[in-house]
Amino acid sequence: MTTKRFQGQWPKIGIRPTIDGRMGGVRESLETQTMNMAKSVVSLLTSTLKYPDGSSVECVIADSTIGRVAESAACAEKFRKEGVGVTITVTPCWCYGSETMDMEQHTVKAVWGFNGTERPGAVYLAAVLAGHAQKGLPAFGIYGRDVQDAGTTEIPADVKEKLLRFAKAGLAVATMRGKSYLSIGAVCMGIAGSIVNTDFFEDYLGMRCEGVDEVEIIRRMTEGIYDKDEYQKALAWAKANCKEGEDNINRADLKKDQAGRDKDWEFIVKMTLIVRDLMIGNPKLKEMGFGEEALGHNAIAAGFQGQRQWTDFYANGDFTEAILNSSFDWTGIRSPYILATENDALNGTAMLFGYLLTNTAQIFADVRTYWSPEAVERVTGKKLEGLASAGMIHLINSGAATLDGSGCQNDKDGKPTMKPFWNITEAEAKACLDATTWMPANREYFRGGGFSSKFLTRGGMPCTMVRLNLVKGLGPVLQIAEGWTVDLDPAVHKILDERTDKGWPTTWFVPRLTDDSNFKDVYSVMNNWGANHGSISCGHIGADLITLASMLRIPVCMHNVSSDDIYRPSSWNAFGMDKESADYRACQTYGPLYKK
Ligand SMILES: C[C@H](O)[C@@H](O)[C@@H](O)C(=O)CO
Ligand SMILES: [Mn+2]
Repeated sequence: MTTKRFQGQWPKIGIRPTIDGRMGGVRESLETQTMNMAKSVVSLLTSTLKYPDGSSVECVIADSTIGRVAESAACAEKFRKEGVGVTITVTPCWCYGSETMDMEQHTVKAVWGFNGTERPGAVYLAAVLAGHAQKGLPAFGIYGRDVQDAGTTEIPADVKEKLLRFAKAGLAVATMRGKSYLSIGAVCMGIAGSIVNTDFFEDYLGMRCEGVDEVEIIRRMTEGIYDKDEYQKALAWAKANCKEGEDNINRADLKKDQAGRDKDWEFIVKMTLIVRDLMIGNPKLKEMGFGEEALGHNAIAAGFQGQRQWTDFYANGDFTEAILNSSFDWTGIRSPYILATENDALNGTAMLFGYLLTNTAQIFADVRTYWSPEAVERVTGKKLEGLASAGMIHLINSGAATLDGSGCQNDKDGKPTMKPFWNITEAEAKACLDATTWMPANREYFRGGGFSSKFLTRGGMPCTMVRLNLVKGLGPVLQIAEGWTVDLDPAVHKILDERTDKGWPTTWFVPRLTDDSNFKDVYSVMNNWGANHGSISCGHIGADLITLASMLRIPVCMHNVSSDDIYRPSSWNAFGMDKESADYRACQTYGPLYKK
């Protein structure tokens, strides 16, 4: 796919080297050191961070150091023209706070004050952060732990960590702004997450909500509004790469025959092309005379209602959702699309957060069952072992789980992982496909048929389960559980899997337990989860999510991240000594980032 996914360019990071404005000695003596700090930050960010398409992030440095207000204004003007969404102010010295600070309303802001004793960079940091607090423009402070020497251009590890955490989350904020969430269909079986709340998307994320009726898919199929050549290619690819499982799901009178199943494959492949075109458009459609359809909806995330009207009558959306959420298809290895099952827009948002922070595919799942060790022993006669010995959570859903979630990509030690598409090998993509069987849909649930992916996630993958909930009177809250996927004794897995929807993909998840009441045992994590779904991202990204949530003014109601790794704007410290309740007060005080 060569189609550009979204309108506009990727947001840039603007670096603001601020300086003591006194010309005639002081300023001149600091010019080189100050500019060098800016250059070091650019080199760290551009060599480490990538946009979702795999290109290196772009930074812009102000045309000059910023000592007086006219230079601040010139920098702001340049950054607006360049599409800067995130700013990092750097300085080794004293500067004039309110003159040099970034006063733009919507940039995400950080200030790095060099920890040296020759000049008072840290004093400026404190002064300008006080200015940010006083003016209601939250900024992240960066102050290295150890004193450095004036001439050094090296960035210490603790400063690097903060710069990267800030920049990654800031870019996520700036990337989603101006994009759309596309609902295909509406509310699914009364699931509150699929009652799409436009105020939330507009006020908190700066996004627009678009909606199309599912009948649009049928119209495009009927009127031939899809790329016919690509369809043939996609169908041949599906036949060659998506192995069909034996129908041990349906009772005899509900099993489809081979002709019926073949028709379902044609339908779901066509539907996949069309859903993608609805999200991002397709220039091929313009060549075919369908200019409007070629435009798409500028959707960085979408959801498909499916149940019930569609799935009662047509093949379900599981193939479409699973393939679009994966990092590969008939076009080769490519970045995943974010497509929530059951149009659960709140879980779609959690997926979008995880995706923008990691550039990797996200597993969408029902948070279905907590299995205590006692219950497992009762039904299997076996004791749980290893990481699972205190019980585990069964993540399972027909539908959107990315095939990357099979865990068949490897990190450098051969352990299961999910990688950005540019690091995935052909062999790994094939391994994910080979690990997946496409089971005929359960026609008591899905009368129209279709196919659901079935795989078992390899154990030992560090991951983070995340969920966004809306609470009336409070607003959005985020919950985060870091943990690992686990392997069970195959005999135990088989018994537990067969008790449930055995035609769906399974991930066995064990959260990391802590002293907090939400994480005192595995049961509590399940019991305190705020909705039926969770989004699972590879890696322990809880700290990044906490930083992102604070930028968006979304409080975090539950997490198991070490307090040393919590990084929020410095003014959050003014809201009380308990970090989590301070987060609530700060988010409430500032309100959503894009409030009107
Ligand atoms: C088939 C069923 O309706 C499932 O799809 C249902 O349990 C859910 O996934 C609810 O989130
Ligand atoms: Mn579900």
